[in-house]
Amino acid sequence: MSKPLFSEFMLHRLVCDRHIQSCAWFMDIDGTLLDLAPSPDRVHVPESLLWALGQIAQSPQHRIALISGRALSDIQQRFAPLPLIFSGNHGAEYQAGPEHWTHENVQAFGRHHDAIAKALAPLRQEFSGLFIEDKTYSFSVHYRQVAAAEGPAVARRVREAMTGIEAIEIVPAKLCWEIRPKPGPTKADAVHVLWQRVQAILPSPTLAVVIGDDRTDEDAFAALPSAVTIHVGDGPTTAQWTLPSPAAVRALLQHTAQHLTTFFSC
Ligand SMILES: O=P(O)(O)OC[C@H]1O[C@H](O[C@H]2O[C@H](CO)[C@@H](O)[C@H](O)[C@H]2O)[C@H](O)[C@@H](O)[C@@H]1O
Repeated sequence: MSKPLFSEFMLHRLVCDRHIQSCAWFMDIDGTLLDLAPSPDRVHVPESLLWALGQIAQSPQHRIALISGRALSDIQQRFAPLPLIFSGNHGAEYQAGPEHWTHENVQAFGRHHDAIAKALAPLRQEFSGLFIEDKTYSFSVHYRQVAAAEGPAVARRVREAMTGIEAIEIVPAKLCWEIRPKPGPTKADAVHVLWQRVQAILPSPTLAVVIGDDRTDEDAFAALPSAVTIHVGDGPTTAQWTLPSPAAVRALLQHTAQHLTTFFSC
């Protein structure tokens, strides 16, 4: 069943109904803030998005965390020096101001890293267009450029290649298989950890807004019972609301940035 469409009017209503004094934004990147592109390095980060994020992040009543499957260094390259909090590799690594840390499970994944890379390598020869993104604390096997008819064979070969490698899980994303540590971290860990941090510094009560588009974001949607959860695009989701596209998410942020002075006025 499709979920109701979210809007800036709904956001304002929630702020007023719950007497909200501050807002914590937890947002995914690919397919949520940014339009999907043929390959990870070809995404376009609109100047207007950087402007909106910068304006919102400067407000003492807002904090923005970008929680992505991308590596932290990749995220920083695209969004620093905006004063945002970043979490890369599905909650495995973090940057908040001068503080940098990793989740405790990354050591365990590190022990399997080379075995995973070696087992996946033959797939590049087997499927024309297949691309493996080694992000140190997780891998993405991209098949956006592989013939659509070969999709099921890619899935089967990824599963076969990972057979016998412990402490990992294979999670579907957008024309990509994510290989990440099991158990976790997931984006739920990132939301939990960062929610504790921002709640401690923001005026109370704080509204948590979680926005994402793929299977890995479902973990983030489940993290906080009181959060406003918004799924971007079509497909099944546990989120409460939907927005049709990354452009609609950017429009929501643009509107928020342009109305910061009245955001909490009811
Ligand atoms: O958690 P996210 O911020 O949504 O990151 C998920 C993965 O996104 C990237 O791959 C996806 O976007 C690419 C660029 O649009 C696209 O070419 C690919 O097909 C998508 O799966 C990124 O490359 C991965 O590392 C992220 O895990």
